[in-house]
Amino acid sequence: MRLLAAAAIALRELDDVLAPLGELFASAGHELYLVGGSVRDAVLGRLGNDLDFTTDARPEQVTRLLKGWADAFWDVGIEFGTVGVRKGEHLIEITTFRADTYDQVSRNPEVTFGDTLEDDLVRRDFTVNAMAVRIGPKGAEDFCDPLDGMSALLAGVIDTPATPEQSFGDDPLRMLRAVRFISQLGFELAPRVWQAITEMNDEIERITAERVRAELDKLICGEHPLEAIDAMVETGLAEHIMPEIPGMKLTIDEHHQHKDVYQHSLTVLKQAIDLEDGDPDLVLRWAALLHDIGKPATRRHEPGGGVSFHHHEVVGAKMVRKRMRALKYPKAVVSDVADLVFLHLRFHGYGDGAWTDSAVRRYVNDAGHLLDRLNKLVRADCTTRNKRRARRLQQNYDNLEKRIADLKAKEDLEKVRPDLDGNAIMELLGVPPGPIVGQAWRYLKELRLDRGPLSPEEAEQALREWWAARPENQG
Ligand SMILES: Nc1ccn([C@@H]2O[C@H](COP(=O)(O)OP(=O)(O)OP(=O)(O)O)[C@@H](O)[C@H]2O)c(=O)n1
Repeated sequence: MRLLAAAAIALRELDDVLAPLGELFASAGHELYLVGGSVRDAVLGRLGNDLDFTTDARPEQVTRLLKGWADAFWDVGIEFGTVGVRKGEHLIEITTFRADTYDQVSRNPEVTFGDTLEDDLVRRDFTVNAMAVRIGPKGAEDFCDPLDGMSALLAGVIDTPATPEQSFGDDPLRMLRAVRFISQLGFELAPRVWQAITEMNDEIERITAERVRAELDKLICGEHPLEAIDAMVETGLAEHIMPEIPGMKLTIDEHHQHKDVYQHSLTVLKQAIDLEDGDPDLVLRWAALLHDIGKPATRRHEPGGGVSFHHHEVVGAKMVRKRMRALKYPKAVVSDVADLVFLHLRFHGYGDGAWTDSAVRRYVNDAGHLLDRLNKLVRADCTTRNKRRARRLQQNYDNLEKRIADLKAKEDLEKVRPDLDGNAIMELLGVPPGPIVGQAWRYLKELRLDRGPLSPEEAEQALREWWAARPENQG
């Protein structure tokens, strides 16, 4: 039981917070248990600052016990039996034993409290999430595992306490949670869990977009998202959440490097993850997975036997917006992912390394704050197995990044603005505010992108020529 020993050590380190908490509850004659994901993560050596507890004390009693002890206190979950506090760096949630289903909880705030720890554990989603550690005045005191979650944890298997049908019937979101744990923990689904998802996957449609999205975020940002996405697709769950992903299976990859666009996209996701600098990058990961979702809808068979996907980046960006909005993603995330999908072919537009200053400026300008991610996405998008071609493409990416760095050293590439502002334009042309000023501004910005920074005299000269050449100003 090396894992259990690891958990014991992890929990010893928390004695400062566990022991006083255990003392508070014990002296009032109540039981207190660390429970759920906190125990699972302690055993796996990945426990963070969030600690979940369960107790026989009713929420009002918990509130009374914690009021003088905690640094901060919130009771937004109190109608569901949960009291939240902060103590030092720890965010602590204490929930009274529950005996109702999770689906009831999400639909109906009428709570049914349980009498024993076991009442509470059997209603949980998976056995690995249904272990508890009794907390007393000495801190962690006893390991409680009536559903043998430890065996499942050692075997790396996601299984349910009762039958999967019962667990998923209680809360269909758990089907997606199961797949999310593949990504976070690298575990496998027990065959009966897999089977139940294939049979019940349409029930996920009962779940609100917000809850689905929260799980998807954890899934895509986990350590094993490819395996999780594949499980989501193979069990049929993806069909009800993001049908565009299995939709990519229908379309052959035109480079014939992969079986289909779906396999190519998984490889791009993997390569994008390898290029991340630190924390998982949600936007980059979604963009990598979804960059080609416009392909099935734009596929055309060409006369010579080839296939084309004209404008798949435009169609794909639109599809991303629609799907991510439906999943209630924040506006900024939707537009960043959609913009990356829209821009992912920009690199190829310039051919083999023929990057003029103007092309570099336009690329940087169009990418805006997404530049770093766009560079990663275009690199990741190279999945050819032809070594010579891959090397040539890598050189092109290196070349582009060097060209950007060189030009940045010479001029401000970050926020390209026209060399004259709106006021200067109005003064020079003698026009009032109106659409003409906007047109002139855009003309000067194009010029700035083409030619780089201009002196005030050059900019004024260019603006005068533009003005004189307008049909209404001639003759
Ligand atoms: N639909 C759900 C949601 C949660 N739980 C239980 O509630 C605990 C806490 O839920 P949550 O915080 O959502 O998940 P964690 O497992 O803690 O994982 P994470 O903190 O990574 O989200 C879970 O461990 C599980 O025991 C459940 O049984 N059914």
